[in-house]
Amino acid sequence: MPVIDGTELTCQLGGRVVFAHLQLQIPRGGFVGVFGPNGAGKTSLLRALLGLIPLQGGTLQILEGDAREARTQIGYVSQSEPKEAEGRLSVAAFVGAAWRGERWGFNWHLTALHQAVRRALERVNAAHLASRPLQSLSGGQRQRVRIAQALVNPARILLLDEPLNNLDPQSQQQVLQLAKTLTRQENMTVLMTAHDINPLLPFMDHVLYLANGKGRMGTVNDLLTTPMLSELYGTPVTVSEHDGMLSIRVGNGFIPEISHHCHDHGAQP
Ligand SMILES: Nc1ncnc2c1ncn2[C@@H]1O[C@H](COP(=O)(O)OP(=O)(O)OP(=O)(O)O)[C@@H](O)[C@H]1O
Repeated sequence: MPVIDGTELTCQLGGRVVFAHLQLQIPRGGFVGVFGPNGAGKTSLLRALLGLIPLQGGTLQILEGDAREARTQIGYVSQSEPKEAEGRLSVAAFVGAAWRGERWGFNWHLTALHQAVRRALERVNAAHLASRPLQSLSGGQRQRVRIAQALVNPARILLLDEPLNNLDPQSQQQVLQLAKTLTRQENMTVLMTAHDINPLLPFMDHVLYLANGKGRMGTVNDLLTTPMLSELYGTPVTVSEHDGMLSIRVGNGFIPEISHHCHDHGAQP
């Protein structure tokens, strides 16, 4: 059974169809890269899975049940950076601020909170950062701490919206390796949006590609092909590979957000 099972999902925002008739069968423990040009609906899809924006059509089951009930088991790291005031918090306080533990008594509550924070930070290899102010961290450390915050409550699905933005290749690899470890060691399901496909190639199990109000899911080899993407975009698209790097050209131009980073990603895990 898919852990996210969407049929004919349709999303409209501001009177415009963002995507329609989307079939989404995401297997448990999979690492899914979510791609598409600017405005294709990647963020909207994650927010719709979380129930933050409504779907106008289709049926959605999450964790084999009602999506509304399952949402407490989804961790989410949004695209937006923490607010300035949050930057002054210690890493432990920032992670703990999202905790939804039971409040059965002050001492019990504090112990459970500390345990939840420590465990979440250990899972992202950031326990040693607990007392540091958030604003003192590097971009890569901050992304790992934001993932810890998304994991401080029991989560079986993790949605990461462009977590690689503004990270150097080494920090990108650390975030990708962390996501992969969560899928392999904890059977967590991870959806990660990104603009550059190349860094994800060694890590992801499936590709979900959104374009032109439609979406297709498959393996890298099945989906990232000239015929498949041409059909999805509704216009000629060329997928080519050079030195292990994929580039995608739509019509007469490269998709800048995919092609212009390619030279940055020589490092392999
Ligand atoms: N709250 C909103 N009201 C109206 N339109 C919206 C709203 N949020 C997003 N949109 C529109 O929905 C479309 C999809 O936006 P979305 O942010 O999901 O795309 P994206 O693929 O994540 O883009 P990017 O790669 O630029 O982050 C865009 O045309 C956007 O302008």
